[in-house]
Amino acid sequence: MIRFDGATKRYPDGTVAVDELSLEAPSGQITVLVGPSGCGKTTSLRMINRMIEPTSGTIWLDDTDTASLPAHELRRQIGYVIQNAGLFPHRTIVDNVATVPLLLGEDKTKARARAMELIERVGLDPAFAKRYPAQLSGGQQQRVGVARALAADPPVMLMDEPFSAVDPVVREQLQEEFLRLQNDLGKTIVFVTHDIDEAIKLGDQVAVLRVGGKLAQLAAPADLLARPVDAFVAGFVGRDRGYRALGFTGAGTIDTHQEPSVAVGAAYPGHGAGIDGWILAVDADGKPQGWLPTGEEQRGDVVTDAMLYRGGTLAAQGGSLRAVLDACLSSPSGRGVVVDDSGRLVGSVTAREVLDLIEKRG
Ligand SMILES: Nc1ncnc2c1ncn2[C@@H]1O[C@H](COP(=O)(O)OP(=O)(O)OP(=O)(O)O)[C@@H](O)[C@H]1O
Repeated sequence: MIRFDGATKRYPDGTVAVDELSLEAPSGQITVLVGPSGCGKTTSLRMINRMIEPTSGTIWLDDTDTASLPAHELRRQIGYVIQNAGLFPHRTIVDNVATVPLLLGEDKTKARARAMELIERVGLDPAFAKRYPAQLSGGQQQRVGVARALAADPPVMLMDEPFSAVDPVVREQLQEEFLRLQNDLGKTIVFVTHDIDEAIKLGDQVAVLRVGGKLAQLAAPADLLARPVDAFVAGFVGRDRGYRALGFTGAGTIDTHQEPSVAVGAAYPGHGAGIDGWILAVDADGKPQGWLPTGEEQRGDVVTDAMLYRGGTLAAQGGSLRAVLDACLSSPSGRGVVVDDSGRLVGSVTAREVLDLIEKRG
């Protein structure tokens, strides 16, 4: 557990970056610090491992006042991941990952073997081990950064905008894998981001800071969306917070309609097949592939991939109401497709039905 107890940082020029911050980051959970540029997120994070010394107040690591430990001893228990990974350019990937164990005098063969394990664990091809950082993409470098921070197996991880420098698709993959990894590892994580969506997706709890380094609100993501404490937090979490909040509401066993389907590769089903000019196309396993328009002129004898509209999202049965509503809104037929755990068609629902359900749940 990490606890800020009235921690303040005043820089020599008089700037108060963090002002009397008190909050607890519980063991085994992800605490996200979020807020506008300059609100003191990075300063708060770096006070934990004493890369920045607080001007006053105390930061506790379990029962220990961090100021009472030699800095190197403190940092041994704390992994640190930053934007752009901060890798050593002249060391191979495997040696980058093994940096801390090697520094601590661990046997080279052993340190490298463990580094290889971690490289795979963060989803990298082991063949990358011999490359240099510049020979990897930005997203791959971020994974190496995470692997390196995990190498000393620290109970605590500090992460400063670790996924900000990559494109949105890679970013989402990194977030998903990070959550999966944390599910196994259960580290105590303090994570800094300026992106409220990332905060809500990753945080067990989210601390919103305002400029001047004051804590505006500390809450679980769903509470933050439902009950922002003031106009600043409400504005920061965004106008579409009602829609975002649906992400935390399980759809439960939503009643679906049977949806007519046709297999890709099968004979074209004929003009007007399906419902309202659209029929769902599935693969040989019954997994939805896209929508076939049947209201227009027939473009071939058999159904091909090229004929399909693939813009619709799929909602997993038992997933969130947000995912179900999104499936409806993104579907050209207006019918949202629900699939089971293995991605097979269960049936469809309409946006109207989802809205009724939302209303009923209040
Ligand atoms: N060495 C310094 N001397 C003076 N002021 C500083 C120093 N470092 C940071 N600050 C100021 O402290 C405040 C908080 O900075 P910090 O980097 O912690 O913010 P942040 O929330 O991480 O911002 P960003 O999201 O833009 O990275 C800012 O106003 C910044 O200008």
